[in-house]
Amino acid sequence: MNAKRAVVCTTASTTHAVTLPARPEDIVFPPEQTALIVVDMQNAYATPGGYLDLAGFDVSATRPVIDRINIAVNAAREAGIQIIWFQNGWDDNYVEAGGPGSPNWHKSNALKTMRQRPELEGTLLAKGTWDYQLVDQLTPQPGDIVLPKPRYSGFFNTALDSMLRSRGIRHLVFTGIATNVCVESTLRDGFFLEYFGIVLEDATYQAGPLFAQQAAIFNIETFFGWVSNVDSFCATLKAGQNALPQTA
Ligand SMILES: C/C(=C/NC(N)=O)C(=O)O
Repeated sequence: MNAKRAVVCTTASTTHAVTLPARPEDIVFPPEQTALIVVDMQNAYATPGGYLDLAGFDVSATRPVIDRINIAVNAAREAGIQIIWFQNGWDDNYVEAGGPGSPNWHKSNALKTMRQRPELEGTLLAKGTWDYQLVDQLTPQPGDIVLPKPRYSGFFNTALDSMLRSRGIRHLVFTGIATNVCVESTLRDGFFLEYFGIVLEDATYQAGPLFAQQAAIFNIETFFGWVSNVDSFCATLKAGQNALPQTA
């Protein structure tokens, strides 16, 4: 079998690209052309009593994911990588969710749950609510970007693409929930826009059964991007920093 070569895409101005062990092959990225995206780590998706829990999805195993996201965020920040936090949801009248003319109105399990349980109306994924807030354990810092988004893909009806282009970012490292919905949707859209998408699989969690996670990871690894993990990401960034010329 041929040895696998790392995938390399950098521009002439690149100063210190690093090589991340990944599947299906290692991938090279320069930290200054990279963003770490934390997808929708809101109470809705990661806390008992939030939307996914109320809609019948199991969120009992999300705590280790939160902890690993924190580790990845800290390492990325130290390496000068742009951190971007997505927040999924709509205004408190759900105008941005679309009415019956929108497939989102029919498919969103948050909207469906509220239609089935009118006492929840206004509480799920509405801006200003506990459900919409990021979990207490994850706190954006000055310099981070917090990006509200109204649909599963972070590229849809947001300024994400122009924010990335204006910063010369070509590589997107994904963490967050749900692997098979907003993570995969955004990574796929990024693929079509020529971004290199990498998922840190142990810093993600699915909405639905384990096979949903496995299928999303299979799709990403096979068709749309690369798959790695938090330990490899942190070790790679640390090695990259140690390799930098020391200033006096
Ligand atoms: C199911 C779901 C997933 N969202 C996400 N953040 O992946 C939803 O928003 O209804």
